[in-house]
Amino acid sequence: MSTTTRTGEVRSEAPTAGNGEETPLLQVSNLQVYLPTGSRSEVEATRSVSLSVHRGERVGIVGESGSGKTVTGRAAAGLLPTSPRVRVKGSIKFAGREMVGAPPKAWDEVRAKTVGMIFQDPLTYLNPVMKIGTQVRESISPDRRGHDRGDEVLRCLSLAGLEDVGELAERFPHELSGGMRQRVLIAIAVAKKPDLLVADEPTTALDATVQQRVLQTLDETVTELGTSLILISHDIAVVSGMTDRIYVMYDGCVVESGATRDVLENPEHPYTQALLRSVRSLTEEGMELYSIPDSLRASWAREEQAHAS
Ligand SMILES: Nc1ncnc2c1ncn2[C@@H]1O[C@H](COP(=O)(O)OP(=O)(O)OP(=O)(O)O)[C@@H](O)[C@H]1O
Repeated sequence: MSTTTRTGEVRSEAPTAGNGEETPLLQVSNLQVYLPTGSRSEVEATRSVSLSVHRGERVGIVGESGSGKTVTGRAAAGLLPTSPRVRVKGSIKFAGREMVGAPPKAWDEVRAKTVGMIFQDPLTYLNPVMKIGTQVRESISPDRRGHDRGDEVLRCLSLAGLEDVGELAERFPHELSGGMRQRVLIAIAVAKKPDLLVADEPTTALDATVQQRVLQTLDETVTELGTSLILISHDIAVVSGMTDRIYVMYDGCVVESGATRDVLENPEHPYTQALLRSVRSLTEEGMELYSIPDSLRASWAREEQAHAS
């Protein structure tokens, strides 16, 4: 699979400690994740993913359903399924520290302090029998625990764009709307003041108006905290306005990456070009994003083969 990179990527290729350049906060190299699909079978969910995120940087991952976006985000957040049959190859480094093959305690530390994740479906991740305030409180960064944690809970809820936070903290997830629940997930994720936030389709389940507002809140929250962001979406429009750089995934691989604007204004890989063409035509028709037709896939495969031989 050919990969297109350009100037926006240069920062991510070179930096290593000691050469005068900043070490990326997250550096993923040649990541391969194999997930069990039956008693003897497995799927290669990502085949070769390399990406980097610097401190304070916002990075988007786009691609069609099944291209490996979620698995990449979960691997980076240390949240892959825990089965011993899950196999991970390649490298995932946080601030230069190798996590592939690291003991579970090392991942516990990263999950507790360094990385927070926001998921598509808040009801799956919120505890239905625990008050909102308690769930935010449990996530507060250990170094803030000496402070008034009640105040900190309310501050996090406000930061996530919620109102009447004192009363809200006493409520349970089922008493809130979808948009409010998604904001609660943002509050929980930022309560530990992570260096990196991974937001996986954070607004896909919401209607368009609420989606806009929640994205704006995410944008403001990340800016205020100086947190790095990986924003995963099948929707290029969502990613385009919020990220500095973008990675386009197809079939478990990154096929193109670079500064978001460059990639979207001047896509070089045929898959990115098709993705953008479809977005444009469907947007004109007022429709949602699509899946790439099989005929196009076959023609790319032929192009790839011709290119390789
Ligand atoms: N828990 C799992 N067990 C087995 N296979 C999985 C699991 N999660 C994902 N996969 C497979 O891994 C591949 C990548 O899936 P992934 O969810 O990362 O794609 P995606 O690009 O995020 O898609 P979507 O936009 O639909 O979420 C797919 O083939 C998928 O079927």
